Amino acid sequence: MIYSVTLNPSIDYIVRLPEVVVGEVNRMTSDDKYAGGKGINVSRVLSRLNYDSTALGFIGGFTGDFITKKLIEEGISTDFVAVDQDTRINVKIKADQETEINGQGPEITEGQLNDFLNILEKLTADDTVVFAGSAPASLGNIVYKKLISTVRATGAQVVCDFEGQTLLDSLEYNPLLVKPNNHELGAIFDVKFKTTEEIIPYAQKVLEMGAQNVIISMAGDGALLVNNEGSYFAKPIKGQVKNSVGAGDSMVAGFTGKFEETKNAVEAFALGVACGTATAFSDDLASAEFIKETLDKVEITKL
Ligand SMILES: Nc1ncnc2c1ncn2[C@@H]1O[C@H](COP(=O)(O)OP(=O)(O)OP(=O)(O)O)[C@@H](O)[C@H]1O
Ligand SMILES: O=P(O)(O)OC[C@@]1(O)O[C@H](CO)[C@@H](O)[C@@H]1O
Repeated sequence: MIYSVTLNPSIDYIVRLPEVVVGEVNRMTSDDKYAGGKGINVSRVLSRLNYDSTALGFIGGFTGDFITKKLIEEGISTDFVAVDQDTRINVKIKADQETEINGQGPEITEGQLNDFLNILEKLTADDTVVFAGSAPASLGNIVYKKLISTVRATGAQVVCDFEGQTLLDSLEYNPLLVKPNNHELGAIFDVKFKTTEEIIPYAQKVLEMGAQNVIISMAGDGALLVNNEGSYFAKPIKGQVKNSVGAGDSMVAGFTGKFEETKNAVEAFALGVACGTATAFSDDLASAEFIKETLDKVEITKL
């Protein structure tokens, strides 16, 4: 079974308007509310691909009820730990530029954290756990070390979609996959990449530091997969970008679902690229039909 962990879920409140004039009253032309948070996005895409998953994490208040209800409507199992304060609302402004304002998240008590650890301790070597997104400010990302080591002690695999120090900290637990984007990888090593070729030695360093597979996502420039068998490049697919929120999470979902099914990293990478691209070209996370259509256009070459 695949489990997604979203320590800090969110209602993603998408607001659309032609431009934002700071200091004035701005009127939206349309808005949408989605159950969000990186792990939850992973579970939502897995469900569209017909892969079962259970969404784990902390949830609270009326905002938390909204998220649970939406996930149930989509047929996704949940086993959230209830917290006292409201789950956050993240504002995604789609105007002439995209601007995101993400909340800090609710307070998590020691007892609630222990309840969560008890859930993780019951996993088995047949499970894969996707950790993605930032922890609520009250816990801090340092909590991931304890959570990941608890999961690894059960024999389950972990997929870690983090950036910066949190990503580096995860490597000692040999994650099945890490997926920094090109900017996040550059920031870790304090370099700015000008070409795709320049990225490969840095992805190999991440591999040497413990990851089993490294995907470097590059938005409109495609993606790279680096593992012990070699380096692979997925050519970017052209289309009209509607939404960059969740493209990376969709990619993680595609890889994780297909890898769990086939244990073939290149096939899993191809589905990941299809999912990421299809979401970038959709208003919400991509539909199953659109992912299938996009998969036919994915071209991967061994470098
Ligand atoms: N504009 C685009 N055109 C074509 N493909 C895209 C585009 N944006 C994303 N993709 C596809 O989706 C993958 C993941 O996107 P991206 O690199 O933006 O991830 P990310 O930075 O983790 O995204 P986010 O955090 O916004 O979800 C890319 O590697 C690419 O395959
Ligand atoms: O604040 P975090 O946890 O880093 O990111 C949360 C978030 O921006 O990531 C998802 C898109 O990847 C959104 O659904 C959500 O609002």
